[in-house]
Amino acid sequence: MTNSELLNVKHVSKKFEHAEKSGIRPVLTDINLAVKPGQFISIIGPSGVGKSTLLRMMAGISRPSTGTIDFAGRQIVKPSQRISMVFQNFALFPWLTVQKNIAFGLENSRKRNQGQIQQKVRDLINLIGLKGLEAAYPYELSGGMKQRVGFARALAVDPELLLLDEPFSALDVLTGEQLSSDLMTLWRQGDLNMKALVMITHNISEAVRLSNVIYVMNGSPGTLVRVYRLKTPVEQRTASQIMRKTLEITQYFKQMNRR
Ligand SMILES: Nc1ncnc2c1ncn2[C@@H]1O[C@H](COP(=O)(O)OP(=O)(O)OP(=O)(O)O)[C@@H](O)[C@H]1O
Repeated sequence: MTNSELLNVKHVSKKFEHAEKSGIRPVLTDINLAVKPGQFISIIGPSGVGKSTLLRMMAGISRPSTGTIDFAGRQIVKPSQRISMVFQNFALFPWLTVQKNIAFGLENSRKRNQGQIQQKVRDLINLIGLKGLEAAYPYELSGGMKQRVGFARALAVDPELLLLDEPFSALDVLTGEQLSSDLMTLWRQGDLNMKALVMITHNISEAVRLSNVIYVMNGSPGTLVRVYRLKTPVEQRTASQIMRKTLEITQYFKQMNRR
């Protein structure tokens, strides 16, 4: 590992105990990848290949069976406020207002008093585009607004690494593109403390539009089978570059599935 790496996944494998068939099932084998500050990494691959399992281990929610995951030079052994996650289905608390959903992760904070928590929530509400919806409950919001709350809640703890589990897939295309481009703008402007992002997605063109590096997973147990490094900076990518690269990766997927 070099000092410049924020997250380092080293020879990670994961096995689950199979309750019904009473046996051990390997889900991931020998995964190696590194995330540097400033990078947006996407992980793509067929359903069931172990993408969410890998992301959960990065979040410290689950532990590798073998291998290690280091964050800022220290092994991840439990969840930490330095790493937070946005979920596909928003994972909001239906009984809490927008304001309280966002404040949730801060309530036990030793670093902030109540006044500072309220200020942080107000800042995020303005930044993420939720003004006027502070007192609304999740059932009153559109999918796009619910996911804005999901992002605001994840960002409230000022994470250094943001993990995204198919964050735009439950939204219509236009809403998803608007939200992802707002997120990229905030990140590029330096409005967030965040140093890097890791996203899993089924949407190849979304991965091409947003990422610096795309890892492709395949197989059972899942392994990393290919890495695409996208040289052109995200903000300079043209629609035709995005289309060409999306087609190239789509072709690779078709060949991979024919084998
Ligand atoms: N806690 C668990 N216990 C047992 N098996 C599990 C557990 N979590 C995941 N699995 C199994 O691991 C495999 C990989 O699941 P995972 O959700 O990581 O795949 P995925 O690539 O994210 O799929 P999708 O794209 O459909 O979300 C699946 O077969 C799943 O059933």
